[in-house]
Amino acid sequence: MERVLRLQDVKMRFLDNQVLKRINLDVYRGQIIGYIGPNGAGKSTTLKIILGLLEGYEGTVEVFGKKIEIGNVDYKRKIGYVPENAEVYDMLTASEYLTFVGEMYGMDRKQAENKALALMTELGMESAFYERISSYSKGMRQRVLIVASLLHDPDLIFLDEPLSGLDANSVMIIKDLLAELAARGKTIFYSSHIMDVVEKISNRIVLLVDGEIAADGSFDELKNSSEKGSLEAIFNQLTGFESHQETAENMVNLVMGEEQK
Ligand SMILES: Nc1ncnc2c1ncn2[C@@H]1O[C@H](COP(=O)(O)OP(=O)(O)OP(=O)(O)O)[C@@H](O)[C@H]1O
Repeated sequence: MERVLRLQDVKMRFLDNQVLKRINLDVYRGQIIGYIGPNGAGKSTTLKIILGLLEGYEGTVEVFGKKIEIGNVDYKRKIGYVPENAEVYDMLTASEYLTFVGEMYGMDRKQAENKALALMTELGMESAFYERISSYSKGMRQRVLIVASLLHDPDLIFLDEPLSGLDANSVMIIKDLLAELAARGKTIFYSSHIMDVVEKISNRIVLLVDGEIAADGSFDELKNSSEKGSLEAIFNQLTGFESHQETAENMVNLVMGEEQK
């Protein structure tokens, strides 16, 4: 199996906050990694390090067999990224924005525009293509980001909460799209809090808790080792959180001005 990504002893600290403690991870071609963990566990930080957007970490990161520390940025041409919070250029139309992104990846202008229009049309966005992104709904913006990440035919795709704001029909398309991309040899690194989707689409799940990998395996492997039925329940167990009902009840009591238990 071809290894496309390797993290060795990766650590990251912001002042006195040790966010990543020691991450070791090998990712192989065609895998769909569901990268999950509680809020603040360090998922986005890991992604940003691999993407070369964060400096000051320890350890080594290898993408497509080459260390990224040695200033080699060529690997970025083969990477796609859907960020969690994107600065989309609001004043541009989708056509202008996507053509610009395509050109940044070295595509020809006309080719980028045609491909962007074809992809947007598949997502039902043909009529909005020449309208400004500032007029878009959240789900429409999200579709632009997904198209932007795929335009240059990347081999390794990072998605941070990609289904955010998408309606049920679009969610189904994106789920099938990721499976199809992986079946054709692309590697997907998928970070999300929507456990039932992660459970369905990932063939490998990596759980990050307090900056360390707490579990790594297929859903079936995780299920066998924890005896819980769903990824949501496994997540709650492995992150040491089983008091959701009590917390919810306490909150309702607080809202309604009643005594705590
Ligand atoms: N630029 C930064 N400066 C200082 N601290 C940061 C910075 N970026 C992230 N952190 C801290 O690092 C920790 C991990 O953040 P990160 O965004 O990686 O978590 P996450 O797992 O992606 O969380 P979420 O599920 O909420 O998106 C948090 O405590 C956060 O406050």
